Amino acid sequence: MESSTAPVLSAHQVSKSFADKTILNDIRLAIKPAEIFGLLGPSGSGKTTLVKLLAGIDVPTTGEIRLLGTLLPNRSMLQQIGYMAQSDALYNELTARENMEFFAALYGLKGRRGRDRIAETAELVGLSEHLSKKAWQYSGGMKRRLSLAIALLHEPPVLLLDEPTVGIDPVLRRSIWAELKTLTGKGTTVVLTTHVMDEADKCDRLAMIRDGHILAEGSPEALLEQTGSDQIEDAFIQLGGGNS
Ligand SMILES: Nc1ncnc2c1ncn2[C@@H]1O[C@H](COP(=O)(O)OP(=O)(O)OP(=O)(O)O)[C@@H](O)[C@H]1O
Repeated sequence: MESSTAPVLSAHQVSKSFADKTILNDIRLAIKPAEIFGLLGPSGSGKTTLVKLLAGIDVPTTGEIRLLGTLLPNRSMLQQIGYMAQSDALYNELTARENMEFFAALYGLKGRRGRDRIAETAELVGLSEHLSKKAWQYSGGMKRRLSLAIALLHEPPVLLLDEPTVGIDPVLRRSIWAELKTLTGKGTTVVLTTHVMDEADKCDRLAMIRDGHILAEGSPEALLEQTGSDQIEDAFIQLGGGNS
């Protein structure tokens, strides 16, 4: 029988290069069921590239990514993933509701269930009153919220969120974090990227990334203890994440 602690998502000796430039090097990760796992690093450190590999949207140059034991990329695993890209993949000429309906149909959510999920996720991100607006009329923060709602539509067991709270006000940010905690409480696994240190604190575990390398990995508490720091930001700098 498979161990209950088998990783949901794993990276084994993963590297990624574009042309002759190495962007990620020897990435090893084992994301556990129902945890919030944060990829923390400065701009350009490789977080987006790594999330795309973990979502099976791009292919590693070397190494393996496995989702629930299955080698990625694999089309049949798409249903298992809710992916929120950093740049919002929305249809500007459609209303927010039409955007949601489009993705609901793509995920096979039909009829009553589709309508219910659209209502629930729109409520969660505070957009219920704005679903008739066209996406181009949305602010940057509203687009982020709409993209998050779309990623949650089909209740995937694994959520991959690239900077989910950028441009979102503090009150809504808090409610989104509360929802992520609720989802992990129900068994969803969440991987998110952030460069905001106070968000890193809220993750169950973190990988600190700099220049395509994982500098350190562990719970926020363990990383603080390891470095004798009070704050994640200090721990990050001590572990080699500061400006060189
Ligand atoms: N398709 C590509 N071709 C060439 N270089 C790329 C490509 N995609 C990303 N890169 C480079 O890889 C590096 C890491 O980019 P990535 O977007 O993964 O970083 P990031 O940590 O997500 O940064 P940010 O927080 O600013 O989005 C950057 O130097 C970027 O220019």
